[in-house]
Amino acid sequence: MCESESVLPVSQPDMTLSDQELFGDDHPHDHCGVFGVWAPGEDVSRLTYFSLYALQHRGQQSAGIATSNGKQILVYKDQGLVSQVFSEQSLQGLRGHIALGHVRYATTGADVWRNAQPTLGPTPTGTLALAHNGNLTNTVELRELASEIADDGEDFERGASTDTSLVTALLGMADRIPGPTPFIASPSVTPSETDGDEAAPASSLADNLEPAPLVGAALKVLPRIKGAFSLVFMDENTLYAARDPHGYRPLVLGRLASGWVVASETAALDLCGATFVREVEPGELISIDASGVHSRRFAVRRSNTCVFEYVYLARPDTTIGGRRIVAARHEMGAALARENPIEADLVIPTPDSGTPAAIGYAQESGIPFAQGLVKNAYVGRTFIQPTQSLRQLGIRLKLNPLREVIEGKRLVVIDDSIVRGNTQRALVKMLREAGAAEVHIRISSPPVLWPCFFGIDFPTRAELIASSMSVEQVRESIGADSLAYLSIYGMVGATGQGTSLCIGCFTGEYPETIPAGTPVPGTPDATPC
Ligand SMILES: O=P(O)(O)OC[C@H]1O[C@H](OP(=O)(O)OP(=O)(O)O)[C@H](O)[C@@H]1O
Ligand SMILES: NC(=O)CC[C@H](N)C(=O)O
Ligand code: SF4
Ligand SMILES: [Mg+2]
Repeated sequence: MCESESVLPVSQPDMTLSDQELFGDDHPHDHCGVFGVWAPGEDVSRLTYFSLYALQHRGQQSAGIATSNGKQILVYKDQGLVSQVFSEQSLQGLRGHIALGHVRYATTGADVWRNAQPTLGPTPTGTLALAHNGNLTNTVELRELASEIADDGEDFERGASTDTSLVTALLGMADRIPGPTPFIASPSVTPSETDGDEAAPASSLADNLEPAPLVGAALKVLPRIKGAFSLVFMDENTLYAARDPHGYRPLVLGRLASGWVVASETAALDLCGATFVREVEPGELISIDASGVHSRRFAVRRSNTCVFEYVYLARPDTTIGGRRIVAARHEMGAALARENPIEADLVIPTPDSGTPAAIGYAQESGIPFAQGLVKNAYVGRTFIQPTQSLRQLGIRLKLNPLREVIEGKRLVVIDDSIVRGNTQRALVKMLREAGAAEVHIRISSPPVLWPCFFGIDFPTRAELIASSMSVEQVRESIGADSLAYLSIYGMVGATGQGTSLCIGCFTGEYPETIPAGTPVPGTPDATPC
């Protein structure tokens, strides 16, 4: 039985957590877009707060911000949306020149306060705060390592039970990990196009500086971590960012007039007025402090960015791998129209993320595009809701058909994906009740057949509708007149990324070996209390 999800810190009823909480207390205070900013003179907590709004679609279960004023790190986090978690008062309390922020959607570890991020942990020289987007596949091995090097009885996860809390613990204890650093990265720097700007020095090629405090720890720990991680972390004076060698999840570097930001998506850079510098490379560790941006490599770059970022996850106004997401989705819709034409009167999108593909389908097919469904702007993503009943209720709350548009019409309804089939089953029913003459479903990705181990909690295979049913059986189950999916070739082609993508949930072939017994994210095995 899980503890109550509303477990709050006893000593800090205002939801803040400080380094004071880390030591000498056997009850650590029970307590996924990422964002980080290093910008002296800026209101970094407010900048992070607004940027988290731009990333809210990536996780709606909890939100948190950590700041450092150079002496102390403070974390404020709670269950809920960014707008629900933060108030003027809480932001006022978060002062400093470095901040990081997180919006969570749990994949490993339950959706409880103590698992919310940023996490906080001790280091030999101070404190570290960390935010993670992704999901690790070797948590068993990492937990064993942490248990071996922890002091007797030390609760190294500090009450949490996530893959993220393990990384935090290991970074803090890296000096205790036996053996040499597995991969000695060169202390090279990655000059940016904006080097030379005096307001915020970028890395200098004559880099004789002492590395930032956590660089050594990160170079020791990061090569041991398997799976997906786009990390943003900080100590009192330095902001760090790292991306796993496959680059499953996006992570970008941007520049402000007076500093630097890192964010899951370029849309967050737009919001905070930062210019895009470049992506954090797969296998790269970046540190940012008063001396500039320093880059080190902890693993060989592989590059297998998640294709589902292009299909559904990322915002349409984000760019990944040089490809604007909205353009990729238009092209997926156009390819879908070429592969699966049908005679119809109207093309109707399934808001939100089905809309760009519907525009592409309509343009390519010549069938008029119409908004046949009104979306309630205050209801979020239903796929990212934690339970089946919430997802079903969410669809009803979210979408309502416009009878005057659809009555008597043959409709092609476009959506980006079918996972459990909830959305299309509910929609077909609603559209028929509203008088549609025919309902043809076209999906701008192939059938999802396999689980994801890298940060998306698709259900188990048993719950994935396409894994146990043929296309014809799925059509029958959702009640449509016809159903067709985009091919893998069509989907991948639309991203413009060649073959360097993860497409594991469509093919069952993942870019890396999944250790036997790795729990499927989102299942009880992966989300123990
Ligand atoms: O087959 P299902 O289990 O219903 O899942 C698939 C649906 O979930 C997603 O939409 P979601 O409502 O999460 O978000 P969106 O508004 O961004 O499209 C996706 O776009 C599909 O519409
Ligand atoms: N969606 C995510 O990126 C989740 C991050 C991390 N695995 C957690 O569960 O907190
Ligand atoms: S398995 Fe699917 S959702 Fe997971 S990273 Fe690969 S493409 Fe993305
Ligand atoms: Mg949808």
